[in-house]
Amino acid sequence: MTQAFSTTSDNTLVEAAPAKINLYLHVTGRREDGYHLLDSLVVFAQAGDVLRYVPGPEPLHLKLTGRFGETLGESAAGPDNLVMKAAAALATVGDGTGVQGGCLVLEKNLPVASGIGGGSADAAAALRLLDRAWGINAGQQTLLTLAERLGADVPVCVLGHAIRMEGIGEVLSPVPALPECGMVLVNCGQAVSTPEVFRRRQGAFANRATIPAGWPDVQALIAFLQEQTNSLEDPACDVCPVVSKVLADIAGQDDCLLSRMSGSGATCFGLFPTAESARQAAERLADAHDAWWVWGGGLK
Ligand SMILES: C[C@](O)(CO)[C@H](O)COP(=O)(O)OP(=O)(O)OC[C@H]1O[C@@H](n2ccc(N)nc2=O)[C@H](O)[C@@H]1O
Ligand SMILES: Nc1ncnc2c1ncn2[C@@H]1O[C@H](COP(=O)(O)OP(=O)(O)OP(=O)(O)O)[C@@H](O)[C@H]1O
Repeated sequence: MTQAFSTTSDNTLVEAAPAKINLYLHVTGRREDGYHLLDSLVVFAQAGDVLRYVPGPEPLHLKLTGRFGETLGESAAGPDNLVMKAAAALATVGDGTGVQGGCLVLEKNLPVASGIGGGSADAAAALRLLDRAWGINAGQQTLLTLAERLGADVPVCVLGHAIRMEGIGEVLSPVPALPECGMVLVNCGQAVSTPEVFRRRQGAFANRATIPAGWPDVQALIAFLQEQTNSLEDPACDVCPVVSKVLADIAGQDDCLLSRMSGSGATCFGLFPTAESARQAAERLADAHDAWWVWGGGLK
């Protein structure tokens, strides 16, 4: 696994929880239990939450900081937080001898319920961090099995690199290396419920994409993506009509190559030729829209 994992001078363990972006998302079918079958090219941005851990004798507890720590609410630092659920799941692996208490601090930089997998990224970061800190060394397959039980997006976040996601999120396969490009992320501030967006989806199911052997440059990637879609964009626009404006505003930026919604929304992304051109577009969008969360930079 290639995640950032470091220790600060005061022994705090640190793990990045990068935002997940669905470059395309095809809903290809529906299982009998109501879950939807997907085909998606998933990438990770340099934007993300940060999880820190200071081991200690007190029972394991969670504190929330960052711009969206309050949005999630103080009560959300309890056992229902996906970080605490991940910790509880991991503590059941092995003989439990290394499991410790202490304080987890989640710096919540990503908007909540926004289609970029913030909670899933946090859960995955907790699995990776505590697996190391507690000396469990569960191995990738066990972490992926735990991840599946925590949420459809958690397995992909455990791996944390560009990948194709199928099934309901548990079938992961490699993709060609992505060309260099930049990304803008924009969220209008309205939380969007994933189950509600899936419920509102109508019409025929989409096809499984044909992924080529490679994307030699960003133009090739864009040409491929223009043939694909996000099947959840229309239902998300029904729930949150401002998504259409966000998409148009991103598309209207100089150098924007493609704008699309991620996941079940409402966050939308733009692809740009470079991280620098994406940062410049993000600055312009942020200047024009005080209330929006805007980020620009590179992919992981
Ligand atoms: C839309 C995506 O963001 C694409 O990456 C994910 O599939 C959603 O992943 P997630 O938020 O981790 O989803 P979960 O927390 O597992 O599921 C929330 C709800 O979304 C719906 N859901 C989710 C995933 C899926 N493949 N089919 C679904 O129908 C179900 O109603 C489920 O009860
Ligand atoms: N650590 C967490 N961060 C964010 N949300 C969390 C967390 N733990 C639990 N939740 C709950 O999970 C719900 C979904 O949040 P999340 O930010 O992961 O959604 P999302 O970005 O739409 O995810 P996805 O793209 O996987 O659908 C929230 O409404 C929140 O109540």
